[in-house]
Amino acid sequence: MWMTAPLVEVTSVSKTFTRKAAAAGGNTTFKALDNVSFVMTKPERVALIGPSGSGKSTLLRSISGLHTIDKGKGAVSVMGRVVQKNGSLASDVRATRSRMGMIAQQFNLVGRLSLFTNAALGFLGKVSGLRGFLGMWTADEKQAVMRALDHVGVAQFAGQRANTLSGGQQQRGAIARAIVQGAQIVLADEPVASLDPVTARKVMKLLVNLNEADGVGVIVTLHQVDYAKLYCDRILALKEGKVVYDGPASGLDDETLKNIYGAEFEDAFWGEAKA
Ligand SMILES: Nc1ncnc2c1ncn2[C@@H]1O[C@H](COP(=O)(O)OP(=O)(O)OP(=O)(O)O)[C@@H](O)[C@H]1O
Repeated sequence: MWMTAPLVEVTSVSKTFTRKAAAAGGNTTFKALDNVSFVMTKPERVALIGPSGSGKSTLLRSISGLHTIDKGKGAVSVMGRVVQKNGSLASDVRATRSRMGMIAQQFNLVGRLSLFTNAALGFLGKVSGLRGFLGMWTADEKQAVMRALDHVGVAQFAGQRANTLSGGQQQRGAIARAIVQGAQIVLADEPVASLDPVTARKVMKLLVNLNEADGVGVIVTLHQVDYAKLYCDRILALKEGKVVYDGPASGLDDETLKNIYGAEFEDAFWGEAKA
């Protein structure tokens, strides 16, 4: 079951939000995802692109079960385990989530804890809560954490409080935590949006390495189409909550991009994403 099931299966997912009106009453509903389907059968690097507000983060959060999708036929499964269906989270969603590494744009790490402890938090799904809470890691666990920090190039900062690290060092720490966790899927929500281009490229390369060397499936939302094309092999484009492109990065031509981004087309490129 674990070996043959798709890594990620999103079937007919819709997500409606209620928008509160400024004045009393008159709330409106808004469909952020509209019948989205998408399957990742083998570990790939999938870039989620699309204009601001097109539903990228909502899709990522629906995959991890942080958003509950609309009732109906919609369903999300990860590695053969149901995350949610018909508007309800599965009762064992925490266990499934422990196989997913999450990387956000900011606030990835617990600021007052050391980088080492933050990376070691990747063990939390596997060790008793109390042992993790008290930081009672075994020698093997400590070694694994240091290996992961070394792998992403931040071992020298292990003892430093996370909130004193640079943005790039924090993102590397989040990747190390996913490695410690043994994540089979990494969901990264705009992981390079607040980084300078040089650091952004390094972080993207670490995600590529995680996929190529460790067979981890990566789904990453990106504002920069250049990065999506350069570092990902598949692109899923959303527009107004609908999938408007799902295919190889090489197949995404300017005409399709103009249709996706409209007036935002020129802004979707940084022009700085070099290998
Ligand atoms: N909790 C919420 N309540 C109400 N509306 C929401 C909520 N979360 C998201 N939305 C709306 O859903 C739409 C999709 O938002 P989402 O954050 O998924 O877009 P995005 O493509 O990730 O955008 P960006 O590129 O700007 O981050 C937006 O119109 C947003 O305002």
